[in-house]
Amino acid sequence: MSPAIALAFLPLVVTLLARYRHYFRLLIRAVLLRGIRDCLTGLRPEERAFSYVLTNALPGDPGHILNTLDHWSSHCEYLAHLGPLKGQILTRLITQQAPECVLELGTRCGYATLLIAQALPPGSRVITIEMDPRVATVAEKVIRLSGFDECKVELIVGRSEEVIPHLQAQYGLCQAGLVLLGHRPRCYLRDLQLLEAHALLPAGATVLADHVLFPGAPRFLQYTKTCGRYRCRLHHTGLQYFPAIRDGLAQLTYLGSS
Ligand SMILES: C[S@@+](CC[C@H](N)C(=O)[O-])C[C@H]1O[C@@H](n2cnc3c(N)ncnc32)[C@H](O)[C@@H]1O
Repeated sequence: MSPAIALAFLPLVVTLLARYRHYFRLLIRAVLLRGIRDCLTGLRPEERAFSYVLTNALPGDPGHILNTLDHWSSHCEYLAHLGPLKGQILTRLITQQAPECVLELGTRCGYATLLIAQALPPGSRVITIEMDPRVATVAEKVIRLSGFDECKVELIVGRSEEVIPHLQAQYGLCQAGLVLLGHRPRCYLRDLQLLEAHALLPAGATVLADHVLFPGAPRFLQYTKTCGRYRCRLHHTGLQYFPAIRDGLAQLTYLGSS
């Protein structure tokens, strides 16, 4: 390519870089640097985050552990925990509704699990499902380090689609008053329909779904808006730790099966 042609493309490249700079930063932090650190340390990002928590957070203080995870994700290595802004919405809903049981799909380090357990009244519990055994080991340690026992927080290792059909018989979950979908946006619709099919949602239950705009869950949003079984609200929050990237939390109220 001649220098003249390359020069002609320069404004376009500069415009693209300026316009999508937040996405490029995310790509570098969440993919490139993470891959390099994984190779150099032989550890998972969640395991590195846990080492940081162990050295810097106060055991038995979930608030301090959450702040430490926030600090890690915004200043050290990007990890897509729910984050403070979406976390406030979750905490407010739990405090208002005081559900007896909350179901979370996708635990990672247990960030949202801690928020839920912290806000729940005594006697209520959280069941959280994580498919990756190494990640689940980290989550279990974070949850227990925060002071929550197995009665308050039960962590199930398995794939949501395999665990959901056994929640009633095997784990004693009758129904979940609040469900947090945080695992994989392209699995939200399948798992919501599984929850419906196994009668795990009482009328009035709240379903919160993270990342519905980025990376996005269009089929899930379309279904919940058109099936007539949900009242829908979208909280525009920005992506956790990257507020300039458009993202949101969907809040659904289940109206019942008819
Ligand atoms: C974005 S992270 C969850 C973050 C968590 N909700 C929080 O805010 O702290 C997604 C997690 O879901 C897990 N995951 C993905 N698909 C899953 C599935 N089908 N069943 C259970 N866990 C799944 C991944 O291993 C990962 O740890």
